Amino acid sequence: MADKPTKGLADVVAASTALSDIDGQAGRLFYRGYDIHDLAGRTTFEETAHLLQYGTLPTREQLSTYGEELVRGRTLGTLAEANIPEIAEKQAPMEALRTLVSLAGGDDPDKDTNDPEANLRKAARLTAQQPILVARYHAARTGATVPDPDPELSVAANFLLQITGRTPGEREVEIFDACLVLHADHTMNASTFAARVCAATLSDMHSAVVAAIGTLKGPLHGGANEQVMRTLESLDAGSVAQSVRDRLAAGEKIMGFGHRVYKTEDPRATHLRKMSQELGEASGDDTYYRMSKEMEEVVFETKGLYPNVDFYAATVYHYLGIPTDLFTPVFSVSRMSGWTAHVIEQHADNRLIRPDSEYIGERDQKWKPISER
Ligand SMILES: CC(=O)SCCNC(=O)CCNC(=O)[C@H](O)C(C)(C)COP(=O)(O)OP(=O)(O)OC[C@H]1O[C@@H](n2cnc3c(N)ncnc32)[C@H](O)[C@@H]1OP(=O)(O)O
Ligand SMILES: O=C([O-])CC(=O)C(=O)O
Repeated sequence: MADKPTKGLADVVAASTALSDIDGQAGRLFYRGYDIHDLAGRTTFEETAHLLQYGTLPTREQLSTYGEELVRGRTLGTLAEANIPEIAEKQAPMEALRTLVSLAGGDDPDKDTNDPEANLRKAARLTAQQPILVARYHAARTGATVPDPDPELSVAANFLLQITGRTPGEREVEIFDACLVLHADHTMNASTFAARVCAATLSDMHSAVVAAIGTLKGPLHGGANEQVMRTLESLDAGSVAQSVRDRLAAGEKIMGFGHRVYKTEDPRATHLRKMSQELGEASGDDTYYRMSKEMEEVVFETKGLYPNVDFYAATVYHYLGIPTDLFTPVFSVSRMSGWTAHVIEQHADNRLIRPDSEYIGERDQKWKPISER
């Protein structure tokens, strides 16, 4: 008979990875041995994606080659292109991305192979395409003309340009770039696990990241950042503390708080809180930042819970002018770098992921023909 399951696989070690590591007690996060505090604000998203996918922080030459690959990858195949208008009309952002990434896979020149070199090329193309897909989807649904991708601009700068339609300020780009770095990878989170389960059947990288996108979408995972903003919008600035206490007393979960692994502050939240404060103050109206601080205090006092990465990311994206329903797609823009690196890692040392289950259903049932049921 199978052992009792660990609900939600808490504390179960499901894979070996050299990509990222978390110390949940100390609140520390490392990408390939580099402390996130050393990377955020000092290393670009492009360097971080290279670190995850290729295993090293790039030299100038490697960065130039990889950067060019990311710029070349900013085109979509005809399958995705042709379907953007109808998808934008009928699907919400994360559903649309799930569909569009799948369609883009249909035009990928390496789609029929899991060869390691091909996987690296696909990882770069998927990382390059994700922000473009978000921008093109957003333009199609709003009827706005999206500026063409600017090959001189980084992933972060180009994304802000294409989403907001205006040239972003230098500091905005620095902050958004650091957001992308902070969201790039996070050990065996639910979406990465989904990607690895799919990849472990020796399915292809596009299928694995489609599984990951569908998994990130949920409000207990990446979808929480959008819900944080919706909560802030639903609260009255003058009664934040009481409303949050009431919601907690009613047994509601407050999105953006709590974490399976961190028992202290999520190290990414430390950076995002500062960014939210800076952008809020610079905008001339830091109400949402101040409301967030108040929420943080009340949730800690009442439940002893800390904010996770999604909490302050919400106001940071809001102040950067990103529409609320694109917050989770933004998460996917960054996490694509980690998901693809995990697929590469899974394929390099593969075994089918197939856990057991505990049977809790009926036994010894007697079959009856339909006429007697
Ligand atoms: C990128 C990311 O995915 S970060 C996480 C994003 N998700 C969210 O912000 C959603 C809100 N948070 C949560 O739902 C959870 O904290 C999770 C999903 C992140 C972690 O879940 P788990 O480790 O399974 O913890 P679980 O949900 O069992 O919570 C443990 C206890 O804390 C409570 N709790 C956890 N998070 C919250 C919250 N945000 N608000 C209120 N109570 C909470 C639970 O109600 C539960 O209480 P109980 O023991 O009295 O029933
Ligand atoms: O690790 C997790 O469970 C969720 C998370 O914070 C992430 O994916 O960034």
